[in-house]
Amino acid sequence: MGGSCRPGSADAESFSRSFSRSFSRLPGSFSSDMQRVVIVTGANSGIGLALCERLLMEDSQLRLCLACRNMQRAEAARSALLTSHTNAQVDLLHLDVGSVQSVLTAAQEVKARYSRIDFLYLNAGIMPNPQVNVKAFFKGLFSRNVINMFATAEGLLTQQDRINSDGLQEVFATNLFGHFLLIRELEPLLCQASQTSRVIWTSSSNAQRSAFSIEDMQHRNGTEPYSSSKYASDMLSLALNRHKNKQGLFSSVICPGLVMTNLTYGILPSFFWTLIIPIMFLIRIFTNTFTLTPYNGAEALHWLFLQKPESLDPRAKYHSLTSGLGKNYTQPRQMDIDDNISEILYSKLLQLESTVRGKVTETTTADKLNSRT
Ligand SMILES: NC(=O)C1=CN([C@@H]2O[C@H](COP(=O)(O)OP(=O)(O)OC[C@H]3O[C@@H](n4cnc5c(N)ncnc54)[C@H](OP(=O)(O)O)[C@@H]3O)[C@@H](O)[C@H]2O)C=CC1
Ligand SMILES: CC(C)CCC[C@@H](C)[C@H]1CC[C@H]2C3=C(CC[C@]12C)[C@@]1(C)CCC(=O)[C@@H](C)[C@@H]1CC3
Repeated sequence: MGGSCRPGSADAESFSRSFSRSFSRLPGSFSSDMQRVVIVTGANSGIGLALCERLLMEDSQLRLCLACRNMQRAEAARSALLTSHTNAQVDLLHLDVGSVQSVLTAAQEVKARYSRIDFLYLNAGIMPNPQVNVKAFFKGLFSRNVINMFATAEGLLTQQDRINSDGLQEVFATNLFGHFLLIRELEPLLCQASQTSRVIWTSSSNAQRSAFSIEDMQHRNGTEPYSSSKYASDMLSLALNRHKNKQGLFSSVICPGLVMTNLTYGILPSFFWTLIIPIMFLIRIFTNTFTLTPYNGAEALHWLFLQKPESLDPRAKYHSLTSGLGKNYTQPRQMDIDDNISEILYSKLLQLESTVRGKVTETTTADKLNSRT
């Protein structure tokens, strides 16, 4: 476990000041006359939307792009952001990360609109049809593992996944592969010699090694696709750093803690949450992982925005934490990752990418032929 990085502490403040000074001296990197471009996937609600709000509070000159699958919700999020940041530049991008064609089209649009990407927040995620193992919950409640159970939900949650229209497992496609394909498509912008770019994954402490199998990276045969996809994103981040740091691309992962959002409200009926909300604030006294609000959950995402990429640990997951008194801070914790498996995952993802690209080309050619006849 690494040291904590509390905002407002002498450490964090002086680091942040010296960072702004030294970073602006890096050749070709951000300087005050350049507008930073930040793209956030799944920006229309929850942690993604709270992050956008926090980023605009930090830098009102940003060019912020909300990449969302539902344009009505995206428009509503944009209006909400503009209410508090009247002059902000907030763009919308249609992106369904769970669809190969949508990712390819959106990436073309990004390349047409922007000449640089400073931050790409890979935040969109799903946990479909979650089931809570009530027996395991009560067993855990009276065990020594109780704090860990509340922090990670280890052994508590299963989901029912399905195959999407691209023939991929939906959770894998949305939480991992769509984002991987997006990075690959945007490499010309993300890997520029003249500047550094950052990709930041919203992972989870529910990412467990035991839920992932390299022989079944899509998790076709298991019941924990969410945990598997998040563990895969941790491994992919490490592999991306190995392969792309020299080209100026840096990847990090965070865990927002337990946050009350559409995703968590989907786990149990809403009356249940209403009943236990006071208990959850009580639990916060014993575990700092109950961040509860999207604003608190976005702490590590916001903290990473302020850090120099070279100072970050590629093997760390950055956790948003909230103390019993409601103080937010970010803490790096070492991830349990095997370098070989992360390398194999990276090459398997490259293989899958070329397969899906082949399918897209076939379909486009067939469509063209059909339209001629
Ligand atoms: N809440 C929590 O306790 C935790 C959350 N996380 C992670 O945080 C991230 C954000 O989730 P959270 O804010 O909690 O939940 P929300 O459901 O509020 O946010 C998820 C966002 O992802 C979007 N999204 C889902 N599928 C797609 C898709 N195919 N294409 C584009 N966008 C999509 C949603 O859009 P739409 O509105 O259209 O559904 C929504 O904007 C997720 O990756 C989640 O796994 C990690 C740990 C804990
Ligand atoms: C009496 C009931 C059966 C009580 C059930 C409590 C659970 C619903 C929660 C206990 C720990 C929670 C948790 C998450 C969801 C809700 C719980 C399982 C997450 C899995 C949500 C998404 C994440 O990515 C994790 C970091 C969360 C970990 C804790």
